[in-house]
Amino acid sequence: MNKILIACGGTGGHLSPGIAVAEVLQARKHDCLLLISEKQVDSRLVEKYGHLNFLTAPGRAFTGGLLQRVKFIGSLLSSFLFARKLLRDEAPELVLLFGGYLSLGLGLAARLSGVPVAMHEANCVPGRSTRLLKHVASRVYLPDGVRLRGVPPGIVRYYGYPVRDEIKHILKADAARKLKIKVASKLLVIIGGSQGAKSLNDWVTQNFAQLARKGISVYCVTGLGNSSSGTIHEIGHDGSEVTATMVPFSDQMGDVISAADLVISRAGAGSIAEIIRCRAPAILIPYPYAADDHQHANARMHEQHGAGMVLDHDRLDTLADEVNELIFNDALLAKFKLNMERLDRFNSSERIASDLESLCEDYVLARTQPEPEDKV
Ligand SMILES: CC(=O)N[C@H]1[C@@H](OP(=O)(O)OP(=O)(O)OC[C@H]2O[C@@H](n3ccc(=O)[nH]c3=O)[C@H](O)[C@@H]2O)O[C@H](CO)[C@@H](O)[C@@H]1O
Repeated sequence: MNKILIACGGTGGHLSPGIAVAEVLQARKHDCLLLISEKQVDSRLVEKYGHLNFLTAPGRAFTGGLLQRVKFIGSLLSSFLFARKLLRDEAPELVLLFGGYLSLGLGLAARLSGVPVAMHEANCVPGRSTRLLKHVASRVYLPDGVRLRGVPPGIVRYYGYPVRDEIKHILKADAARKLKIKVASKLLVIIGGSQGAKSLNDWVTQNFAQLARKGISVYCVTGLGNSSSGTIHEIGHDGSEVTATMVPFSDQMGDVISAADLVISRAGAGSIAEIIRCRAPAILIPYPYAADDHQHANARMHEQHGAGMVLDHDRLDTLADEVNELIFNDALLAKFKLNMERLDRFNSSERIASDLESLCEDYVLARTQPEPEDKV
């Protein structure tokens, strides 16, 4: 049995793959401790994982003006000291980082303590903490086709994004039943990543009457901070009722995505991986202010694979037309699904877990090996 510390909080896109890998490691009898942030989205997302061990760690994001950045330096120091103590108390065989500010303190402290560091980058443009920590890592997991300058190719693995085991492709009708919704003719699902996307929520309220006339029901996950929740009722062209369901958060994302005839989503790596797993054709609308525009790169990759479409945020005025055209185009939707099936070849969590086990083994072996005697 190995002890593994996993820094994965701060946003759903880091936390979900941390949970996915931890569940596999725990099933293989390893002991995992997952570091999460104080954010509401972290505590809400982990609620259903009572069988895993979570610890809230200090830290703040590197954003904002000069004062915010000075505060970031202070918080980096406290997160480093917190990590030093944690490493002493827990004595792990390995540290696994999923990016974001929680990774920085733990990555640096692990390096100083001689504990091996493995790092997962989810995005097609590597994030700031991956770029800062690349020299301390013994292993770097990158998305297919992504290079990270200055990292020896021998330590890179292309194992994909670990999707939680519960996120599965199920029949649309079964998914709708599990969500307790009635679908008119088609279902359009809107997801805005773990924080929600206000402009997509507003687009739903502004366009639902028009969608309903075509028999398109809507299920929209609005995000925890966004107030819009409840059900909007409209009458379809045949006189039947069509509804738009707005929920602030879902802990059934596999059902939500599987239920869709078409998904509209931001282009977070986590959402894209789950969309692929659930074989849901999607229009991706990258969040235009994401760091280094990484959501555009993620979305373009998805489109290049023939798995969906990309629409720029500043073309939201054309979204209703795009939806009307695509959601009834069975031939194109089938093509997207087929390409997603091709993309979803491996179980990323299992592959990463096996690789981590071998890194732990190497570390234990190196620790127990006697020092070479001085030659006389
Ligand atoms: C705005 C921004 O910079 N977002 C980044 C953030 O993703 P962010 O957390 O916004 O979004 P992702 O799409 O990557 O992942 C969302 C995760 O949260 C889960 N979820 C979401 C809503 C909900 O109600 N319930 C739920 O469980 C989803 O199932 C998924 O596992 O980190 C990702 C990984 O580095 C990046 O690719 C994103 O670009």
